[in-house]
Amino acid sequence: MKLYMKKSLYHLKLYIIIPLIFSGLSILSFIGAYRIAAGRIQAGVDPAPHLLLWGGLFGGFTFVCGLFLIRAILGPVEKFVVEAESLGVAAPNDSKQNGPSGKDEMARYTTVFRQVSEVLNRVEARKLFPEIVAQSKAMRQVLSQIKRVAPTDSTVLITGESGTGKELVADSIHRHSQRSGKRFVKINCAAIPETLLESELFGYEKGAFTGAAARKPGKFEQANGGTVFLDEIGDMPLETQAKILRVLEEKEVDRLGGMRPVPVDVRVVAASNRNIQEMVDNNEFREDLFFRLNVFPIQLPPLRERPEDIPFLVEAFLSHSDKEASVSPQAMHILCAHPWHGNVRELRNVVESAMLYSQKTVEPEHLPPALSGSMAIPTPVGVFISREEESLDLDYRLQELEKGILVEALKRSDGVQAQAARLLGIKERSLWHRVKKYGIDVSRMRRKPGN
Ligand SMILES: Nc1ncnc2c1ncn2[C@@H]1O[C@H](COP(=O)(O)OP(=O)(O)OP(=O)(O)O)[C@@H](O)[C@H]1O
Repeated sequence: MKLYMKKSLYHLKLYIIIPLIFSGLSILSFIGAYRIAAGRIQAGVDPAPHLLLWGGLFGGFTFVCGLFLIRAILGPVEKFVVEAESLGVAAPNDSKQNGPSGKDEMARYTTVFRQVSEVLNRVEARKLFPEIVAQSKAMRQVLSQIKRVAPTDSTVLITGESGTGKELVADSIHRHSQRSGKRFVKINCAAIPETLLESELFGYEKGAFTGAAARKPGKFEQANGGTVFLDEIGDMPLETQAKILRVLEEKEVDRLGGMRPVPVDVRVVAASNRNIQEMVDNNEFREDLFFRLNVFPIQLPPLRERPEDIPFLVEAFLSHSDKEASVSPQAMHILCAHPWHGNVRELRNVVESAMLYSQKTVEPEHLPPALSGSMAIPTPVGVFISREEESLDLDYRLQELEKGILVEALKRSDGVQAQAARLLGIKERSLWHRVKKYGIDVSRMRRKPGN
């Protein structure tokens, strides 16, 4: 709030103004009471009845002022909360059923604001990183790490199983950095024979070895001003590791057969699906290079630890297709229950190949037999549980079970959440939270007309 006085501008916060108004009112009532009492005593009259009357009037006036202020402040807040609830951005308010409770009011506002800020967070993430599906908390944490580290020049070490999106993250770090105008040069240390790796990385002079007919700049020189992505760094020979350390420390490369070092300005992002710390302990990876790379570590969780991402990844892969495609709830169920040891890459391949087999809607029979083999067997409640019991992680299994029961109830209720909540014997609000947690697309639970 701004207060204009003469030509100078004063900024006063609301939480200063309100106490000021009320202290002003109490000073006014004190002065009023004093004057009435003094006047009455002077006139030789008992001041008590007048004081009571004026006290009541002042009390009433203060109450009306307070009411007005609170309404002015809380009115828009209440409107916002109701709108957020009715739009489904926040959980529906069930205090209507339980009777209004002032005690719950603040808790309700706090919850709604938290949920809305979560949604805004997701919207911002989708806007900033449209190529990365990150519905789960773990992946959203990864996005905030990217946001934090990208503008700096820090070395980043990305670890995670194969197919979890390490290259995608490395590319995103480059695109959100000040080096984005320059090149992002990738080298897969595992795919290049040991004998060629150094010449690929550092380049060579003409005649450096048989076949070196002309001078060739290496990946570091090619990426000058940009980013070098060292993929599968865990597969780099120890000798080459020492040279990489030198590049990082001295910011120069030695071409093979070269007489003097060439200065380079690159940021290094490395990735590995191996446990580098363990490799250091086994003397398979240089400790000094590990510390130099691990300045900012990013760990990508395997897909089986974030199944809530699966429906959103599937949607993203469907949207890449030219034809209008969808996945039936049963097929989605199977996709969500699979352990995905090949992670996102395997899921993408499965969805893409299923789309080729299906006309429009991907059904269980369009999924590859390997997937159908590990597929789900119905439990008494019709829940699917994978037969490949490699992961016996209790929390994961229980979550899968819970998700299956929720989907079953939603399907039986034709997607009507109030009815599904009744079936499950839980509150609608509680169902809403779980539906959000598991990223269940309720619209897919509705029976299509004619079915
Ligand atoms: N969160 C995600 N959102 C959208 N697509 C993803 C996501 N994670 C991975 N992918 C896709 O999965 C595929 C594999 O990802 P990527 O190549 O980055 O994995 P990787 O961890 O580098 O694999 P590898 O260790 O085998 O090199 C790519 O097509 C990538 O676009």
